[in-house]
Amino acid sequence: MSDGTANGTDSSRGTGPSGGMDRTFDVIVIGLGPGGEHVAGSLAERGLRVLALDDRLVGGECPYWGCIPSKMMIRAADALAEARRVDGLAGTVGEVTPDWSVVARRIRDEATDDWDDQVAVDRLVGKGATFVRGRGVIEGSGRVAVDGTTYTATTGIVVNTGTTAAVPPIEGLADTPYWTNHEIIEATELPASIIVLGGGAIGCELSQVMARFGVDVTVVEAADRLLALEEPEASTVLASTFESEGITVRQGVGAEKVVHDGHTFTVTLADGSVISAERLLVATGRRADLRAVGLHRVGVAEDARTVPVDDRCRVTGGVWAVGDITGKGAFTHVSMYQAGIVIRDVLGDDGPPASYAALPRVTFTDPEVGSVGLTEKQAREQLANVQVGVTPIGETTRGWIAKADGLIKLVADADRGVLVGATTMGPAGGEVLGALAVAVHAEVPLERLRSMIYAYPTLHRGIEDALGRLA
Ligand SMILES: Cc1cc2nc3c(=O)[nH]c(=O)nc-3n(C[C@H](O)[C@H](O)[C@H](O)COP(=O)(O)OP(=O)(O)OC[C@H]3O[C@@H](n4cnc5c(N)ncnc54)[C@H](O)[C@@H]3O)c2cc1C
Ligand SMILES: NC(=O)c1ccc[n+]([C@@H]2O[C@H](COP(=O)([O-])OP(=O)(O)OC[C@H]3O[C@@H](n4cnc5c(N)ncnc54)[C@H](O)[C@@H]3O)[C@@H](O)[C@H]2O)c1
Repeated sequence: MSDGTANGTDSSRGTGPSGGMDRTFDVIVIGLGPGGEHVAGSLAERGLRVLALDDRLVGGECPYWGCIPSKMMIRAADALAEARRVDGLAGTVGEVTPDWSVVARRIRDEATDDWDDQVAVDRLVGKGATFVRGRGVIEGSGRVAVDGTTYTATTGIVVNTGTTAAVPPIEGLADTPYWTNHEIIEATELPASIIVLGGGAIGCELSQVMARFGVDVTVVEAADRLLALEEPEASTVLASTFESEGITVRQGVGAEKVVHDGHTFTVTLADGSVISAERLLVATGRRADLRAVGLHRVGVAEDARTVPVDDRCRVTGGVWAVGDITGKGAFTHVSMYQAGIVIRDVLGDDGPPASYAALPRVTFTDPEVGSVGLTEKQAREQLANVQVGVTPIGETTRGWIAKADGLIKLVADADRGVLVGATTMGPAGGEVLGALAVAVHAEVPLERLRSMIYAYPTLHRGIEDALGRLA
């Protein structure tokens, strides 16, 4: 990790600017997740005086403890699963021997530079921004304090402070050495067994990785199904895949008590059952500490869980917010999308306002769950006339050949004759999603989609079949 300050003009005392340095900037960016880093670099390249602040690593959670290292783990786990599929399809490969050290090394060497952001700092400073490593706190309109020094922003402040793992108030949990996404991504060795609290995106992706590396995994999900925000059909397929891979799935039951005796975690569930494992991963959602950033001083309610923003990502005059804290979807692509809108707004450039109607998301389990727009339930809550079509991926020729599980589900607004949502679960489900993301985003008429030629034998040909099933 680079220590101290780096900036285009000065870097005295190692952690802050020198007394002679101008403390007035056009824009101050607090928090350099993917969106904040993009805003800071782009505005600096356009000639604005930008102060960029992060108390940890430039780039935020995604490159160091989120998307990128977790997808490296998933790539490795998928390779193991694919090798094991040779039996019954192509002969034998002998015993597949997982080795976590290969993954851990790749995460250190290729993904995170051993959690050192010097390359990112240099890139930002190279674009003309001033970087200070420290915790920014909004003192008032146009004023941000960092370690006792106050900086002034003449145009405005952009907040991209992100989220951390939300640890639920379960009796005993806080006193145990539980893991969050940070510890599991930094792990150089995997445990023999693990309890994963939370069967959302993080819990499901990482449970499958660990199981494929030989860890005995139990997922505990308080809601009645895994990936509770996605279509129920996808949850059903995933639960049965997990069980076939030896993952124990406990759905519809919360944890009530956690004990750690120095070696083993013991968790008592709401139904009275007790489970034990060497490790416990908390993957029960994320939280933002908005008060700590001083957002209440610019009009955000003291108890707000997310920052209300308009369609230009403005919080109030001279303050913008991007990323997880806006509550529009905790995804890197949302952070980057909003950053683009803020950059235009700050520069006074024209462009479309933010719209989340065709928000895509992909959970990188195997089978992969891609989705865009509304689920059937959301559509029925919002629209008068909803049609749904579902095609099991095994009924497509390519899915049958591959012995694949999954489905394509379409959700249409029958009154307007367009798709408003879709789910593509299967091999490369996130890639198949691309076609449907275009359809929802561009509001392609259903008749136009029905008259398209779908290549044979592809998985996306299942879209044509599901269109025929819309009812
Ligand atoms: C395990 C895991 C896997 C994920 N996989 C995916 C995926 O596959 N695809 C996807 O789209 N998303 C994924 N996500 C979500 C994704 O990581 C986030 O949505 C993304 O990082 C965007 O977050 P952000 O822009 O809000 O800021 P963050 O990435 O959270 O960064 C915020 C930064 O601000 C800093 N900061 C906070 N407060 C202050 C302050 N007061 N002063 C200065 N700095 C401060 C923080 O230290 C941090 O560096 C994953 C997340 C996790 C945890
Ligand atoms: N592939 C991706 O894009 C990807 C991958 C990982 C994370 N993410 C992002 O990160 C966010 C956070 O992920 P996450 O999985 O932590 O959150 P999540 O909100 O997706 O899932 C958390 C799950 O934990 C459950 N839960 C809450 N309290 C519980 C308790 N006490 N006991 C048992 N279960 C409990 C919830 O019902 C929920 O299903 C996601 O919403 C997503 O936006 C994205």
